[in-house]
Amino acid sequence: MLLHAIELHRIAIPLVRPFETSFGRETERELLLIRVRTDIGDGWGECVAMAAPLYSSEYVDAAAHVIERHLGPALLAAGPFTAVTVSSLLSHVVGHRMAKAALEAALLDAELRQWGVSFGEYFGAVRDRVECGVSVGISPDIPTLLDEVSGYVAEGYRRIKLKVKPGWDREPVAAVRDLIGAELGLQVDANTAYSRDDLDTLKALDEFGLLLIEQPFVEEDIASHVWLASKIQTPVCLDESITSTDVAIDAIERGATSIVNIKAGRVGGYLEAVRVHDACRERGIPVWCGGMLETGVGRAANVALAALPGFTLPGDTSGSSRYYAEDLTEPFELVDGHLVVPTGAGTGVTVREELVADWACASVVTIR
Ligand SMILES: CSCC[C@@H](NC(=O)CCC(=O)O)C(=O)O
Ligand SMILES: [Mg+2]
Repeated sequence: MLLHAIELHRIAIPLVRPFETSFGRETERELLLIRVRTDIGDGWGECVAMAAPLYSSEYVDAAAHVIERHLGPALLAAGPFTAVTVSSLLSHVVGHRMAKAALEAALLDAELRQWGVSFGEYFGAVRDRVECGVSVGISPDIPTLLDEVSGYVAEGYRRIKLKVKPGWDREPVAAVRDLIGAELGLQVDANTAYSRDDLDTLKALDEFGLLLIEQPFVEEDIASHVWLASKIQTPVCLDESITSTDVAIDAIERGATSIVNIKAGRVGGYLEAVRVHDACRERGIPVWCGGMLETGVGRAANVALAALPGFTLPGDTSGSSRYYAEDLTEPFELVDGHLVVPTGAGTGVTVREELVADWACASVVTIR
């Protein structure tokens, strides 16, 4: 395909309720949406970077800047190319995986729409709907937490994930396990908030039959995750640490992780995410699809990814209403604890351009 232009759309969407993690509290999702204009049609991609560099070093302003100054010009100068060559065309730029992922997703969307092929078909989906979990933020108090969790259980979510941090861990986990019973899946996500000094706290969570503990230590500290995995019963799952297929293989082979949270934006794109899936599957490591509070654009692609065979655990692929009163696309709605995999060409969803304009928080930047 020939790339004619890249449009950077900055939008801000209020969250239906604040979302608090060990690294901060969000009340709105500011995000970068990309539209590519090519000779074979348009495509949309969602950059999952947060407004501030708190989950990872990437953030919205930096993603927009690196696309405008480095990644976009490289693609615009590349002449005819295909979506599978995007990562190599951009490999001279170090890092900025979420920005690269958004560009690749938009170009893949344009290409697959022209071919009449859905993301799910292209990735190798083996199911037509995916089991859904839900991520629950740190609450002001236990009653508020239990009220929120009760709502999700009533909606039919198949797994509850609780954000934890030192001082907010054992008590909320015990209360939620007591509320939901022993059968429903329960896991925690620390977003790197603990250290080896917290071993007793982390070991105490073993009594609650958790599916996993996600990213207890800092991203770079693979050795401490290896150490923890030998000290506790709960399986260790990595998120922030897994930035590529090679890193995933290294972490698995060193015994740092026995379950992997796959996020296309974190690893540089959906094509790399499929490679991470394949590498985990070859090593008998179950994976699940993580979330970054995506709108329907990114959510559609995540649901397609989660339909691959190795995604055997419910992911953070919640319905649109988990975060937003209104979605940028047709809403994703939970049916019997599942989301249906879009079957339309490309992402299979349609961006409501009037909302992109209404929710704009900066003027559109077009790179030619
Ligand atoms: C603002 S926190 C984003 C990263 C976080 N994501 C979630 O907890 C799931 C968010 C979602 O449901 O999209 C994670 O570390 O897994
Ligand atoms: Mg996580």
